[in-house]
Amino acid sequence: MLEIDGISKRFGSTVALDGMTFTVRPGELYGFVGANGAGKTTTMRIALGVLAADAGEVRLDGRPLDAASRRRIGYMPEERGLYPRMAVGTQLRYLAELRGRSAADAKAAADRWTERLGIAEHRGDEVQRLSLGNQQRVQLSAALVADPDVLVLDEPFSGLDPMAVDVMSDVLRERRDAGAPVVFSSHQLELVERLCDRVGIVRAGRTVAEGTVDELRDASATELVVSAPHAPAGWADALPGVAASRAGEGGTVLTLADTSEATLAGVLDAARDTGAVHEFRRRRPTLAEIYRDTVAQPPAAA
Ligand SMILES: Nc1ncnc2c1ncn2[C@@H]1O[C@H](COP(=O)(O)OP(=O)(O)OP(=O)(O)O)[C@@H](O)[C@H]1O
Repeated sequence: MLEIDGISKRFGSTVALDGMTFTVRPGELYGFVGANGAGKTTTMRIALGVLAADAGEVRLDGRPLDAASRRRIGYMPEERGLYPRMAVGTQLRYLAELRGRSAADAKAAADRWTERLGIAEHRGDEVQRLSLGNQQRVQLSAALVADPDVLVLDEPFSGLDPMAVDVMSDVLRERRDAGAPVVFSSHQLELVERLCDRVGIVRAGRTVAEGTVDELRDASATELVVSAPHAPAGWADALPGVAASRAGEGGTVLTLADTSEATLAGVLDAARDTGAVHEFRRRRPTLAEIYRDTVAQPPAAA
């Protein structure tokens, strides 16, 4: 289990992290999302000891991170970090040996991961000669080559083609299924929604919403879709608990001020009064919609 507990970090007058807190459990894929500059990379750098925190603590399996436990983490930095002129295979073997693997194990792991990630044919090529997406596959191989217990990946999907996205997704799921805590940042919210067990939305250096995608969707479901074909325009505008209404999704989409039984029953009764009701359902927002609502709110409200 990887715990980020109350991390704060300033760069001069810039507050990059302001009590960042979240936990990635064993066997969990955790999506870390937030606007540019929200503090994702800084959090990951602190988790890896590349940067020191001003306050707070990072723990792995309940113990504060130290040099030994950091070696258990596979890290994919945003700025990437490969030696451009070194051949792919040589580089991966070197990185695995740096992490204490024997030469034979390092070679076997480098061969296995380059095969798995579809870059076996590039083992002899200098990294700088590879396309950006293939360099990224090498970078993921570098994070995996020492068989880490935890994965921390900064925007691993950016710039990948659809096939590479699938391979990357499969590898992350496999590591999760093998029991590793896996956390990655991404701006691709549909991918995060599809892939992640839990999601943390960060804003101005702190977590402002967290949960499974279903939990976040349920908590944010304040819209109703009502299809009542005989209802006149504006039929729901003045109903108690209805903040706004618009035509859409084959009927009327109502934004509710509250989702109490009384409000729902009042809307259903009003719809029935107009004639047949073909559809009456809560509209669950996408992660992208939840994200926009969350990051658009003032910090206190979020
Ligand atoms: N080395 C640094 N020196 C000064 N300011 C920094 C430094 N690193 C980060 N910052 C600032 O800290 C804040 C958080 O940046 P960070 O890179 O962690 O955000 P991010 O969420 O990863 O953004 P992005 O989605 O753009 O990658 C920003 O205001 C950034 O300008």
